Amino acid sequence: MAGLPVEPLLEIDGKNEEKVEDNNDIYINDNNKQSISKGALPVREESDQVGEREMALPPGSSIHRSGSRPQLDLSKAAIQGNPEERDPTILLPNQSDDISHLALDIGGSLIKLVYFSRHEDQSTDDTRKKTVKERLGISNGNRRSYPILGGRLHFVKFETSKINECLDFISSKQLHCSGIECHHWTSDSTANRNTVIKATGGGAFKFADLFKQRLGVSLDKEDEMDCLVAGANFLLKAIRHEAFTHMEGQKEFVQIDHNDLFPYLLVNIGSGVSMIKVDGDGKFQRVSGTNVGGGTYWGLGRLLTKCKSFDELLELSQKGDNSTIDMLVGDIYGGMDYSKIGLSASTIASSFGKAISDNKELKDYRPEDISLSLLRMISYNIGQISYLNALRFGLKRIFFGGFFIRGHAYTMDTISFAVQFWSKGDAQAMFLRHEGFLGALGAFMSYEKHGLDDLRVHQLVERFPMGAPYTGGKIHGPPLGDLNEKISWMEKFVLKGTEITAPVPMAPPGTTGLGGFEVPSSKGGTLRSDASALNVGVLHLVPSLDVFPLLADPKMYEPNTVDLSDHNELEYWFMVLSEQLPDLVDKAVASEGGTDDAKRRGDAFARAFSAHLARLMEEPAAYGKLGLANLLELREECLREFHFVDAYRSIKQRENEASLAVLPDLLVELDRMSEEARLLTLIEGVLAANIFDWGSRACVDLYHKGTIIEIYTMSRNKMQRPWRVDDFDLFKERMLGSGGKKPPPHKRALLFVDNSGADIVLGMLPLARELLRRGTEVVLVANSLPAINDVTAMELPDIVAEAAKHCDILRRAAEAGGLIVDAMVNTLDSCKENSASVPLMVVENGCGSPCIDLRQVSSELAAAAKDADLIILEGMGRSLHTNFNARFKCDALKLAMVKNQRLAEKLIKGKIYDCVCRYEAAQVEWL
Ligand SMILES: Nc1ncnc2c1ncn2[C@@H]1O[C@H](COP(=O)(O)OP(=O)(O)O)[C@@H](O)[C@H]1O
Ligand SMILES: CC(C)(COP(=O)(O)O)[C@@H](O)C(=O)NCCC(=O)O
Ligand SMILES: [Mn+2]
Repeated sequence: MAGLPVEPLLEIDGKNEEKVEDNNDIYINDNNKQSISKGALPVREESDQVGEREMALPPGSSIHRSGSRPQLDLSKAAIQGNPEERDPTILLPNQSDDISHLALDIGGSLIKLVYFSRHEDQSTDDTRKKTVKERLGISNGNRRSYPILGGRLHFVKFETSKINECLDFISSKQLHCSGIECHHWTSDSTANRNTVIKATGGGAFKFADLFKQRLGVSLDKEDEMDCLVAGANFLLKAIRHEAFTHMEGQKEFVQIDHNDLFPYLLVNIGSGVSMIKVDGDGKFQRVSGTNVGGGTYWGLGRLLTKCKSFDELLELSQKGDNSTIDMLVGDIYGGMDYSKIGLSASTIASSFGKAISDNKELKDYRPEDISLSLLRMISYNIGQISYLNALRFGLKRIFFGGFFIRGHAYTMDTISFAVQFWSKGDAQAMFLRHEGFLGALGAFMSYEKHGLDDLRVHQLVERFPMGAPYTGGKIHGPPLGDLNEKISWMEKFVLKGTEITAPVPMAPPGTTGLGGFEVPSSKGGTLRSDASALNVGVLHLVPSLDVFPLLADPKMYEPNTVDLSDHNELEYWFMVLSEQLPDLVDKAVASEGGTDDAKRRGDAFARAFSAHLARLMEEPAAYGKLGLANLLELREECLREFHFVDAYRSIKQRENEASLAVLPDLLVELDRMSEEARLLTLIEGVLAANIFDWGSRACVDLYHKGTIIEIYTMSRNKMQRPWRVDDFDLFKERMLGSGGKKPPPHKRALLFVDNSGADIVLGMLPLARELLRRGTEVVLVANSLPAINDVTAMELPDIVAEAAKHCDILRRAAEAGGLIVDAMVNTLDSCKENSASVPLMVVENGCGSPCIDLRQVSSELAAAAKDADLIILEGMGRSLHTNFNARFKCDALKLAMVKNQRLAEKLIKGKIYDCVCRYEAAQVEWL
């Protein structure tokens, strides 16, 4: 099998282990807890260890973009009947019985599974949230009644010939158990007698009895074409970066306008090929098809080359030269082009045509050449028939799905070339990341109750968990249930580390001549394994996410300022993040008490994150369009996957305390100033305090040179105007007016706060206080989950309460905003007092990253935005890496210190520690 990493057998401690990976979890058939090998990364002891350990996410963080892997709601699970009996029935009283878990597409070659796992609901109705809801008038009225309150969609596939493995998988994950009764690890299929699973594809008929027999479930058959179309429409409308073009080795994501999606031609290349003209949801017609499809390539290829797997065959093609077997135009025309009709000498005149004139046997041809010739013949033919059908119906867009494509660059290039060549550029071939899952998704959507079809792009977050960069394999239960097993797998797997870097084949650029198409050159000659080439993550459904309502043009909004499809940029940020990794692991391990368990997790985290980075270096578009914000978020998600709840917890605490100690003096100093001087000092203060950023290597180096207060003072003293971007005068004019005219204060300001310590305490809180003093309501918008040393919404009320001890303005506003309820000893009195103050509130932003994608924010923030007329974005992550170019419907102030030399040069043609104060007034006049 020529070194293929398709179904690797991992040999560890002299034992073979087979594993499988779906796009979330990894399963392993080894239950022995083995001794743990020493990790690649040294883990140092840290002095400021945190005593207590907390494995769960903080209570109250209701936006879970990641976390542990809930499947069924097992809370209050109890054994029903006789506990002595083997495989007793387990009652799951909290598992909603109307959640559909699984849908199948059982095709001629592959079985595709889409299954849903529900989030555990950890939201606690804390007082902050209640008050904020009351203040902002948020009711649950706009929440939907369908049962998806959050959960994840997973995508898995099996070879149809190995249906028993698929049944084992379903059984081990209990995906066939809907309803309140669930049989655990049981072969007793009678328990699921009434369960019905949606299924499409021929196998829904062929294997119905087997499913009944093995799992006790009935298959509810859905029409295959209906499902393909429903799946494609859902993906094209709901998933960002789903469709892309692939020409001459270049992949480009296409933004599909939902209102301009139809009509299109859907070409599903499975075993056979279906061509469907799609005019709307449920409106379609199968206009053509061809029996020369994926099954033909694999079937003929197997006979002709003796390959044992599809991937082996595909990999062979990468080393092939089809001119040894195909008859080219040049062969007929004595090496010349037939330029009159636009055919170059290298154009294939007749696939396999050379075999007729040669006195050769099959054994005389190289399997590599045969495979390539077959691949080109079939891909090109499908591309050509698709074009003809598009032409027949005047369709400009052709979407190709089905697992024949398998994310394979050369296949896509060939199809694109055919469409482009024959349509003279008029029609466009596009591919789908979830290529083979259209039918299964469509079957899933046909369940009536889940309401998936109503979900919008902003309510779906795609995540690529630990297993994503790795190779896939066989299935044998039980699943890797806990973190410990995941870590063990990571430790063992990395011993065979080279397999993770198997490069993805790329077609060389510029290979197309006059209808010609040269031999593909592959980067490395191995094919990325089937499972990791899926390029699909787990879809997290978060119905509570919203588009930030103050974006001027949500359709044009692009959060990332740095696009990592530029390879130099990617290389630079890859290097930065790799270099920071050992230090981050130290912090993370220390934050969990520095125990042996924490060290193991730290090590596994480092390996997992490095693997992601390596994967993305090879194929930057593997996880969809890649920007710097995605990379920074991936790091945080990866930490959470290994249960590092808050790596910078103790640092944040220390810096908060130190800053709160000097706050009273700062407030006194500010209060002595004139209004104008104070405003400038406040903005300077925000910029200066933004230096406390544990995500920047340069800053972390600085922290060794002095105390927090010394660094803060130094930073403030260095504030020299004009800043590199300096709109302060404009902002001042809006705040204080000019020529005797006093503008009205803003009604409500949203302050997107950044770091803990000096940044929030000595920078943003004093600025908030000034706005409150002027009669502007202030909403502090902070992260839902920790990221580096960013302050979270959970932490803010305590910080504000501490600050309020030294300041009446903050105290009254915080009381009015319900932030310091404990202080309201005499409710009646404080109510009277409160009426005099505008409120200071805190809302979570829905993120767990140093950056913010305003297309996906918490509903709480979206509600707070309704009455806001000023936005202040603070910090590099929120206002430079993301949102630097964002336009808003209201006034916006972007404040940051640039703590990275390269970014300073690129973005503001400046240097490290330069500052940005960018003010953009709303389009609408305030007068
Ligand atoms: N691991 C694989 N095993 C078999 N065929 C594969 C594999 N990966 C990709 N293929 C290709 O995908 C085709 C099946 O595509 P798919 O969309 O699943 O169709 P079907 O529903 O007919 O099984 C196969 O005929 C083959 O060309
Ligand atoms: C991660 C960050 C965006 C956080 O910056 P912040 O938003 O806190 O100002 C920033 O630290 C960063 O871009 N660091 C890059 C790495 C470096 O320069 O070392
Ligand atoms: Mn930050």
